[in-house]
Amino acid sequence: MGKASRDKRDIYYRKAKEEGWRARSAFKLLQIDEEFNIFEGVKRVVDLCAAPGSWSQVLSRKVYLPAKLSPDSKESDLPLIVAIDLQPMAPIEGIIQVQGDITNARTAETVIRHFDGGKADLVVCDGAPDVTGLHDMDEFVQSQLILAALTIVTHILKTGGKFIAKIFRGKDTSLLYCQLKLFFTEVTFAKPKSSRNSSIEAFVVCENYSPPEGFNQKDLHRLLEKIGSPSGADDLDCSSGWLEGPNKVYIPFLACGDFNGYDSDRSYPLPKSADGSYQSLDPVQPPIAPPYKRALEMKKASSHGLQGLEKLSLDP
Ligand SMILES: C[S@@+](CC[C@H](N)C(=O)[O-])C[C@H]1O[C@@H](n2cnc3c(N)ncnc32)[C@H](O)[C@@H]1O
Repeated sequence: MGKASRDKRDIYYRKAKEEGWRARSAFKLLQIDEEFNIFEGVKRVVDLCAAPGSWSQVLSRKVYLPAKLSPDSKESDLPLIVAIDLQPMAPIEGIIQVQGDITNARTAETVIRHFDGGKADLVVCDGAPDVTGLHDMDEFVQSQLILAALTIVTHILKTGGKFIAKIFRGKDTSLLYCQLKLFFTEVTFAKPKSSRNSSIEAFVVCENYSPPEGFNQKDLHRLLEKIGSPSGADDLDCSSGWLEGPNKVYIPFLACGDFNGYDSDRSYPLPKSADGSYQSLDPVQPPIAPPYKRALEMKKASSHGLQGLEKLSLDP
């Protein structure tokens, strides 16, 4: 049986047609909401990798329209929802569209400008690269999309906010968990029942945004610029001195899971003493300042592997 006929037998494909969703993906976001209540109190949202727009439709119907139709709605209080994709998409009520590449620093800036210094309550990202079939390569490109999404998150998500992203399950899933755990107190992997069992996709639901102390989000943004820069890989060298403070630990960890700078030499950031000067370190047993302690815990969890990572499946 060909792919097209298999899709047509699919219950969610038919339901999407009946209910006017542009893609069956709408049900994935709806089912994540049923489980995690992600829209409660939400007024400002970013939808990354949004085309053809079924998640934006969900946001329009669940967030924008209820506010607009409420008897005491005011124009100035209407939700702000910004959707970005490489592809153009047909208009959706209440959705501001930006066409661009989320791994490009310029796109991130455009999104940030729409928020005019304000913060988002929720960022969702259903991005997927063109799959090559080479699993490691697909997982890597997907992780670059998540890094780009996380860059936007660190600039515009409010403390306590939520981030939902599509992932490809693979050998680096536990590392991704640890990277996201640096920024969110709750990180859960979910597989909505509308996501085909045969697909390696899953979704990560990150709740309660609370970036580590001393983290400077501008360096993640600079990393995006470096990824896109003509000089290429040299610029990605996170030990080349462009990082300062706690970011000497966090950025290499986020860029490539690298923690070498942390415990093998003195290139990790030094904790400050009470008077603001740097403490001298015992080279064998360096003192651990609280933010690095948190990073070290993440590292340990990563190397031990995570048991029950997939336990919160939304499958029946
Ligand atoms: C699975 S589709 C998203 C479906 C969408 N959530 C919906 O419900 O209609 C994945 C999208 O990711 C977009 N995409 C992939 N890489 C991107 C990038 N670097 N920047 C922006 N969009 C990207 C693709 O253009 C594609 O439209």
